[in-house]
Order: sequence, then structure tokens, then C-alpha cells
Amino acid sequence: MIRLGTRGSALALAQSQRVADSIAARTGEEVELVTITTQGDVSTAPLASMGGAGVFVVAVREALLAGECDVVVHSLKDLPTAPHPDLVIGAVPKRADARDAGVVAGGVALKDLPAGSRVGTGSPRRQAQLRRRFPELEVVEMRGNVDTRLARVLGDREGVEHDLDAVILAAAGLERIGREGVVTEHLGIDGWPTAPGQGALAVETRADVSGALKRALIGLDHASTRTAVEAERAVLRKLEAGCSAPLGAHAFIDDGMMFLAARVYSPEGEQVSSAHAQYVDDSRTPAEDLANRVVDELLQNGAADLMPKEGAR
Ligand SMILES: NCc1[nH]cc(CCC(=O)O)c1CC(=O)O
Repeated sequence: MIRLGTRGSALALAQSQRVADSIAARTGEEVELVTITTQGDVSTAPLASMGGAGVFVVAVREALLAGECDVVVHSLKDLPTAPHPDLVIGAVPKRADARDAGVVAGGVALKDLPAGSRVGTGSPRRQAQLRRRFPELEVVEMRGNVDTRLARVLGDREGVEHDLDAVILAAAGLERIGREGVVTEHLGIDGWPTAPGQGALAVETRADVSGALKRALIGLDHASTRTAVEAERAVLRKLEAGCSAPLGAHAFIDDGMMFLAARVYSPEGEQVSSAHAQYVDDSRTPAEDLANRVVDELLQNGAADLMPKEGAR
């Protein structure tokens, strides 16, 4: 019996169940889901007041370290970039859709929404992107699980106020919970790069993992997804010291070639710094090399100046 720790949200359960099925098929062992309730799930306070989105990861990791479960699944974009000394990412499965998706009431295109229409997102990156591309729309701060966010646009849930015209969410999350049908448009990755690691999962275990579970995770790993998200996260890590502005980054590998593009936004979206690079050499560390080139270019393009100014907002 293998125990897979998971948060209890619909999204977490959906992605954990898929990984559990895959581990069960590869090991021939039964895989049981163990639900872990985190402070971030219970409270609706702004995540920043609880130490950021990391609150989810910390609680799930504690259960893993305490031996309450053997393996956990994270959305890669929620994972801190610093490695944990006692844990390893045993598998990064093949990435799903990395794009953001718009869900707009009445199926109207975002660009055709009347001025002042209310669009919900809690992500500083999406807020900056919305303000830049659709300056006439009103950006509304929000958080909560995906179903609640959708209900604020679709008005399909009792007890949830129907107060938004649109919401921006990850396409991958909507697919995983079977709600891809509500998407009214996808935002192309070139003009709307998403969070480092978006659409990808990290399957984490204790560093001393062995035997059938270890072999199953090796089999579940998708090398080019792992390298691509490594490059995206390396951009985040290298910029963190000098720049806390919203960031989009996307990498992919196609036919042996690797591409990485990143964009840093000022909070109001009026300024950006963009950079991209592609890998042609036979580097043994392509993710690191590409990220270094992209970060150098971002900083040359003024990325550090896009940071929120003290007291400006
Ligand atoms: N921050 C919350 C979160 N973490 C992962 C996903 C979606 C799934 C993914 O990107 O893998 C979401 C919801 C969203 O951004 O819409």
C-alpha cells in the first residue's frame, strides 16, 4: 500500500488521483489518497497574510516528512524554487496546457467586453497582463477554489455572489477538474506568458525513496517537461533577488531544440521587459544556460526597475 498525500480541493484531488492511478499501474500496488487540510484551504484571508501560496506546500510536505504519506503531488507553479534538503521531485509528468484561459459571461471575447467590466484574478501577473492588454476593464482581486471563482462569473452556485463578468484561470486546472467546457478563450502563450511551471505537476517523495515507488516515478517522469520547467523556474530564482515584479516564463523542447521566453511586468502593466533565447549548443545544463541568457537580457531591458515601488500602491 502506497499513501499519496493531497489537499482536499477539487483540483488537488483530480491531479492526485491521476498520479495515484499511474503509480498503481506501474507498481501493481494499491495507492490510497490521504487528504491533508492546510490553513490556506480553511481560511479565505489573503494568502500573503499567511506567508504566501507556500502555505499549501509546507503543510503537504510536513505530512510527507512525518511519514503520514509516501508521496505528494504539487502544482509545479506553487512550489518554491529552492530545493528541500530531505525531499526530491521524483517525477515531473508530461505537462498539460500551459496557457491561461478566459471564462467570460455570455461567451463574449475579453476584447469586446464593455469598459468597466469586472475581471477577477488574484495573480499579480494576470492583473498586470489584463491591465496592459485590456486597460478599460476593471481588475478585481480574488482567490478561493476554482469552482467558487467560476461561480462568480457563471452564477451557477447558491451562496456565491454572481458579481464578475469574467475570470482568468489556468487552462490545465480547468481541464483537470473537467470544466474545460466553460472556457470562452485561450490566451496565446507568446503574448501572454504564464507562471513558471504552469500546467505541470511535481511528484515529491522523501530523498531516501527506494524500490517500486522509486522505479514508478522514474517511469512517470517526462524529461523534456522537467527540463523546460527547470528553465522557467531558474528565471524566477535568478530574478527573485533583484526583482519582485510579475513574471511570465515559458519554455519548451521541440525536435531537440529548446526555447525559453520570459517577460517581467510592472504591476500596472504599463511597462514590460521581454527576453527570449534558444538553445543550439550541446550544453549539459541547457535549462541553466538558457535561463542565464534570458535573465541577463531581462536585466539589460530594465527588469529590476519594474519592481513595485515602496508605498506606490
Ligand atoms: N495558484 C493556484 C493554482 N495552482 C495551479 C493551478 C492550475 C493548474 C496548473 O497550473 O498546473 C492553479 C489555479 C489557477 O492558476 O487557475
